[in-house]
Amino acid sequence: MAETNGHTSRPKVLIPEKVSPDGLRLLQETLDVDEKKGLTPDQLVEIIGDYEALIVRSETKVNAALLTAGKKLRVVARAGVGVDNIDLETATKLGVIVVNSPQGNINAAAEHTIALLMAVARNIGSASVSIKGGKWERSKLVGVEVKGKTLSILGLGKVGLTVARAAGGLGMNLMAFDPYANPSLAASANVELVSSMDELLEQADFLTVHTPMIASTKGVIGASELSKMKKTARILNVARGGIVDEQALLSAIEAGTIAGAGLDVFTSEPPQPGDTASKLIEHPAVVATPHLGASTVEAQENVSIDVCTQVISILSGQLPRSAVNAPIILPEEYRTLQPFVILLEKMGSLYTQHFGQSNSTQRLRTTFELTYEGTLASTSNTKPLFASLVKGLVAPVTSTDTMNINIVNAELIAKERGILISEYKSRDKLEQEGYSASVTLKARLDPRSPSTSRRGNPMEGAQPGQRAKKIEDQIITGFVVNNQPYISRLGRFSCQFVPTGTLLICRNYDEPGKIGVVGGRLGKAGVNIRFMSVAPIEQSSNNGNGGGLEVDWQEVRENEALMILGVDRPVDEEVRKGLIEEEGVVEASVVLL
Ligand SMILES: NC(=O)c1ccc[n+]([C@@H]2O[C@H](COP(=O)([O-])OP(=O)(O)OC[C@H]3O[C@@H](n4cnc5c(N)ncnc54)[C@H](O)[C@@H]3O)[C@@H](O)[C@H]2O)c1
Ligand SMILES: O=C(O)[C@H](O)COP(=O)(O)O
Repeated sequence: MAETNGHTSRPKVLIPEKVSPDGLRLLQETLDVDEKKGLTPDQLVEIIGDYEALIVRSETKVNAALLTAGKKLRVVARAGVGVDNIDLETATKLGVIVVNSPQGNINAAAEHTIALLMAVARNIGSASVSIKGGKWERSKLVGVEVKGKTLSILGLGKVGLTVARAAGGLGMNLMAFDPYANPSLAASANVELVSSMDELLEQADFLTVHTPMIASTKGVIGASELSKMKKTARILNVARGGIVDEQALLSAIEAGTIAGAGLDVFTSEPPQPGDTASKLIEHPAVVATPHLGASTVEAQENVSIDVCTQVISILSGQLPRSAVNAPIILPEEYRTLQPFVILLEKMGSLYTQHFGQSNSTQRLRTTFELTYEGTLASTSNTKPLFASLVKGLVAPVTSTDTMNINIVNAELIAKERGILISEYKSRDKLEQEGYSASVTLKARLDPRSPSTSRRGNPMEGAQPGQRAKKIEDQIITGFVVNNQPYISRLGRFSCQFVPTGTLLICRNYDEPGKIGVVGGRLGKAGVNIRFMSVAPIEQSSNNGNGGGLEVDWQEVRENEALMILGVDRPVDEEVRKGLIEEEGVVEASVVLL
C-alpha cells in the first residue's frame, strides 16, 4: 500500500481492453481497478503515470512512450499469449515485468484453426452468405474432405501440437517444420517432422502456421513459398498477420495457384477499407474472422484469472508464474524458492543496516560472495534469490527505485551501484544443523569505498613489522524451517533469530549483568522487548577470521557476545548512543526488517 498525504492508497490497475470479469474480481479485493476502453494512445500516455499495473490484450500498443510515461508501472500483463504488441526491451530496461498467459487460450486457438480448416474445406463462409441471401447453390459449393489429406504445420509449439492432435482425429496425415520442436512430442501426436520448408510446402493440402511473429517469421510464407505448393492447397493463419505475406496470398488466390484461405489475423487490425487484408477478406475463397482465436468464454476466463493472479503476486512482492522478460519459474521451484526469496531480502537489508551503518552513501561498492548451501545448491534458477538480495541491500539506502528491483533488472541495478555478487554452491549436507538448506552472504569491502577509506583500512594502518589487527567478519547465514526464515550467523556470532520487525543488536563483553543494563536502559526509554537472543562467538571464527573477510574496521575481541533484542518500536538514536556509553557495550545497531 502506498502512503499519500497520510492516507493509505491501494495500488491501481488500468485495463484498457475487454478482459473477462473473473480475474478482475480477484483484483478488486486488494487493488483499485479502472476499466477504461476506447482510449487513444495519447490519452493512455496521459493517465498511465497513476498506475502500478496495466492489463492488455492484443489491441493496446505498449510502446516505449507508454512504458516511459508509466513512472509507477511495475507490471504489464498480457491477457493472452502473444506479446508482439509490447516493447519488451524497454520494459526490461525499466524493470517492468511483463507476464502473459501461455496456456490459457491454446485450446481455443487450436479449435478455431480446426473450425477454419473445415470452413475452408466445405465453403461454409460462402454457403452461409449465399443461403442468407435467399439462394440455394448446392452444385456451386461442393467442398473437399480433410480425411486422408496432408496437414502441414509450420511451428509445432503449443497451438500447433493441439491442432495436430485434433486433425489426427479427423484422419489427416500430419507433418511439421519447426527447427526447435520436441521430436518425442511430435512422434506422440503422429507428426512427421520434416527438415526442410520445401518438403512441408510441396506435400501440403492444407498449410497452417503457428509460429510467433518475430523477425525470422515475418513474411516467411511469401510468393516463392506459395509457388511451391499444390494449386489445390489452402492456407490457414490463426497465429499472427504477416507471417503469411498478405499481398502474395491475395495474388496467388486471384491467380488460382492457391485454392483458398482461412484467416483470423491480419497485419493491421482492424484492416482498413481498400487495404490488402480487406481485399483478402472480401474474396469468396477466403473465410475470415476478426481475431477470434482466443475469444471463447473458457479461454477468456482462463487468461483473465491467470494474469490477474500474477499481477496480485507481483504487486505484493512475490514471483510471477510466467514472466516473459524474466526466467521461467516452474510452480514447484516457486514453492521451494519463495521462503528463501524473503530470507535473502532480509539478509541484504540486515547487512546494509547492521554492517553498513557508516556506509550511508548510496554507493555500496562492495563485493559479495553468496553461497547456496545444502539442497538449495541444486536450484538451477537462482535469479529470484539474487534479485531479492540486491533489493534488500539497496532498500535501506535509497528511497526511490527499490520498488522496481526484480528478477528483470537486478543485475543491472547491482552493477550501477557498484555491488558485485558472485554466486557459489556448496552441496555439503546440513542435516546435523536441523535444516536442509541455507545461504551465506560474505562481504568484502572495496578498499576504495568511501566508508573504508574514511575509517581507514586496518591492514593498511599496520606499520612494517607490526601485526595487523584481527578483524571482524561481515558474514550472514540464514536458513528456512517450515517456511520461516531465520538468521543463524551474524558476523562472528552464532545466533538464531527471526529477521523481522525492529531489532536492537548489541555487541558487548561476554560478562554477567549486560542483559540487565541494556534491558534497564530500554525500559527507561519506554521500549518493550518482544524477544531476546544471546549469540556467542561462532566456533569456526575463533581461529583466524573464519574464512571471512579481510577488510573491516572493527577491532575483534575474543570475550564478546551479540545480544539481539526484538523491540516493539524504533529505538531513538540518543538511546542507542547511550547504550554504547555503558561499560562493556561495544556497539549497538538498530535495524528494521
Ligand atoms: N488468433 C489467436 O487468437 C491466437 C491465440 C493464441 C495464440 N496465437 C498465436 O499463435 C502462435 C503460436 O502460439 P503458441 O502458444 O503455440 O506458441 P509456442 O511458442 O508454443 O509455439 C511456437 C512454435 O513456433 C516455432 N518456431 C519459431 N520460429 C520458427 C520458424 N522460423 N520456423 C518454424 N517454427 C518456428 C517454435 O519453435 C515453437 O515450437 C503465436 O503467434 C500466438 O501469438 C493466436
Ligand atoms: O496472442 C493471443 O493470445 C491471441 O492472439 C489472442 O489475442 P486477444 O487476447 O487480443 O484475443
